[in-house]
Amino acid sequence: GNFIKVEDNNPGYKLDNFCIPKHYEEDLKRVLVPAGLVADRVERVALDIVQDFQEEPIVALCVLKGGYKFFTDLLDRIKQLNSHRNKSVPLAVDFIRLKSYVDDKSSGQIEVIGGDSLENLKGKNVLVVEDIIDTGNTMMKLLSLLKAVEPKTIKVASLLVKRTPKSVGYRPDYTGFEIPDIFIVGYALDYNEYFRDLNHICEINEAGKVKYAT
Ligand SMILES: O=P(O)(O)OC[C@H]1O[C@H](OP(=O)(O)OP(=O)(O)O)[C@H](O)[C@@H]1O
Ligand SMILES: Oc1ncnc2c1N=NC2
Ligand SMILES: [Mg+2]
Ligand SMILES: [Mg+2]
Repeated sequence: GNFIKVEDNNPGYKLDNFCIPKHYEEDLKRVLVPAGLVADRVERVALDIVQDFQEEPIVALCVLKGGYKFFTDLLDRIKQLNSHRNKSVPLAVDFIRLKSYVDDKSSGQIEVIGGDSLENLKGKNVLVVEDIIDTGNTMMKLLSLLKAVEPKTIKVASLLVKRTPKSVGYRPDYTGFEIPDIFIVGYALDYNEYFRDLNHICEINEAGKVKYAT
């Protein structure tokens, strides 16, 4: 499908050309995707989704914690389209929390934390909304859990897909950006729970990895 490819040799942007929270200015290398560009790309992903779904109802499933910014921004855009077009897509929401990263590495174990049972997704059109597909292990686990409750359809939207040799090869139905094999933070993506309060998608630096290491 479509996506904006951020090339490996993309220099990104200097931090001092953007508004960066003071408490993080020593911990970041550069801005990779500014919040404004994220917003513009999300607007188009929302259009692609509503055009595909026509008037079919969707249950949007937010993959917490990292997916929450993309989830809220994407659904805001879908709601806007619903209000301004002659066709609308009924929306319901659900949440699941999955955790596997410690520091900048997947632990290999996908922990399912909280969230009401997925049973109520049976027979529904589920749109999984995620922040990033890196190894793909989280999504593979989630898809196996979802298939067990027999939804009508499953589509996956991920803001980011990382080009990495660690990937199992999974590709979502909707992708915002394809990015290099670096650890990024911001826009709800974290490093040990830090940087979720950063608007721009940035590359963490070594000082930041040390400062916030477990
Ligand atoms: O494709 P993968 O290698 O599985 O990595 C992607 C997943 O890892 C991160 O979640 P994390 O475990 O950090 O939990 P969080 O969403 O609460 O930050 C990210 O939000 C994705 O859910
Ligand atoms: O680059 C990343 N930044 C934050 N969180 C995750 C990343 N890749 N998998 C999970
Ligand atoms: Mg996550
Ligand atoms: Mg995380």
